[in-house]
Amino acid sequence: MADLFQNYIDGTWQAAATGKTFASRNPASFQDVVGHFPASGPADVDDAVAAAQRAFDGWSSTPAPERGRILKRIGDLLLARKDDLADAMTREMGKPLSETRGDVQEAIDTAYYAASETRRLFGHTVPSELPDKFNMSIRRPVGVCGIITAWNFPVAVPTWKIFPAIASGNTVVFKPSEESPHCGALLLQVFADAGLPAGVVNLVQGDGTVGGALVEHPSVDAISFTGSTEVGTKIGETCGRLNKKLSLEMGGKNPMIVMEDADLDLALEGVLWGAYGTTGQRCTATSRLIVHEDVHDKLVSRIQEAAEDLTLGDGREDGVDVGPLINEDALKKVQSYMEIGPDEGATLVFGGDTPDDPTLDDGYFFQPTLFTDVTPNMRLAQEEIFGPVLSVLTVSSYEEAVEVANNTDYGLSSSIYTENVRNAFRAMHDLEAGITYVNGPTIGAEAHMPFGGVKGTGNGHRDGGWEVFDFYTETKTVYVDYSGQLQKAQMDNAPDAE
Ligand SMILES: NC(=O)c1ccc[n+]([C@@H]2O[C@H](COP(=O)([O-])OP(=O)(O)OC[C@H]3O[C@@H](n4cnc5c(N)ncnc54)[C@H](O)[C@@H]3O)[C@@H](O)[C@H]2O)c1
Ligand SMILES: O=C[C@H](O)CS(=O)(=O)O
Repeated sequence: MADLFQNYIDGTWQAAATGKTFASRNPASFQDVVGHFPASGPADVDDAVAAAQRAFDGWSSTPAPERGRILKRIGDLLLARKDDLADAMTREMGKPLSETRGDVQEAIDTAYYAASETRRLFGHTVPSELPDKFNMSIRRPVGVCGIITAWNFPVAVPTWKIFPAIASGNTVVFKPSEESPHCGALLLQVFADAGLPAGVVNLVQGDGTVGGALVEHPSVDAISFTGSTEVGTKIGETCGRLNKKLSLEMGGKNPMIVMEDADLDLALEGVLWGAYGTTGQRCTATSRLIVHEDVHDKLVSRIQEAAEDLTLGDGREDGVDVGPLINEDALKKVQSYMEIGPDEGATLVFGGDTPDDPTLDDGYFFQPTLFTDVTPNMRLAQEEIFGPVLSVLTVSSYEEAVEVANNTDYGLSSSIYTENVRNAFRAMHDLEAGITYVNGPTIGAEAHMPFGGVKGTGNGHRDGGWEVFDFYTETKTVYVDYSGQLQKAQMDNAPDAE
């Protein structure tokens, strides 16, 4: 019998009030059951929110540097458990160990960064217009924060939210994806072992209905969501109705431009990692290759040669480059585009099917795939496939490349490969995205840099970096009037004109 896991509420592990559980399976071998997890319901969300509320006064009044010392301990424990966490992550969601170790490292870096920021939660002092009056601003925590995340970076992405939230003095209810509950449980075990006080971070496992209950809960003051644009849009409507603070990090359809003067060796490496890394299951994955006509055939040929050498398999085995898709639904979605593409007039150059290796039959594997003759308004070029499928579009100028790149509802990551410094600087301004790489693939950001998207990817907030603290704090303006008399601000206090 696979291990039975529980929710973590008010410092204790406990079963769901429903008494029901769901299984998490290894996508590389779906016979392998990782464990059974609580199928929570609204009552569990109520308990978790109440625990977070009880913990809020004590935690928010804990001196920020002390909160930072606990975050430092969390970072140290994540470092100590890095290999075990990475192995568990690969088993639960499939990406190779080299990537899952990177995922944990992002969490470690985020812990240390958030810890350092607890000594920099600056306000401002401002000269008053009136005599004997002191003006300043201070930063206060928001309150109880609901954190809802996707499965593809099941350690890194939750920490991008939880760590700045608790560094700022908030308390948290965390709902991981039902595709990666074990990673969520292992994270909470680290927090508990690092001495995080009870109720500061609470874990409630379950599906979208549990996420929905968290969003709707009247005592949850802010929601930070990472996931699909479809779900994020629904959450946005609810939070708009409830006037609830909300941060959204959603889908992507990320373009990589390769100009005629690009370093093609560099561009080839960028395409292979950007398009087929994490089996194309990253919000920042390269899904559109916009290549100048002068280098199109040469680059496509080199990609085909290199991609066909990529090794598919269980990410815990040495030498595996590409793991499985997360589940059967994801596999069916990717397979559907193998008909959609040709039906629209695109040409399948390589891939397009599950591997013909019988040792992979138990997993949701799919070959790295590439289509050419893709035009900007095809579904292949517009819709997030979230798999190892690259659509190649041909252009004849920088201007056309930017126009094609921006022709999307999303705006997360982007990149341009060029040796022309003028085009490089123009692209930083012209590409409609939250991130632009020059001579690098469309990937994410470093822990201390703002991460997020524009248009249908985000709603104006950022995870990561210094900006994320603007989401997890509220600015309060404070006046101290020591004049001993009524001074009427907002009146015409200007001295009489000379
Ligand atoms: N922009 C980013 O930083 C980023 C990072 C990772 C993944 N993603 C996106 O996430 C998607 C893949 O992840 P996924 O399949 O887990 O996404 P998803 O939207 O299906 O699920 C994300 C989370 O939302 C929960 N959820 C589902 N329905 C809900 C509802 N009605 N109310 C509240 N919560 C609900 C899920 O249980 C899960 O925890 C892709 O679109 C990818 O681009 C974006
Ligand atoms: O999908 C999540 C993000 O894309 C992670 S990263 O920014 O690509 O590392």
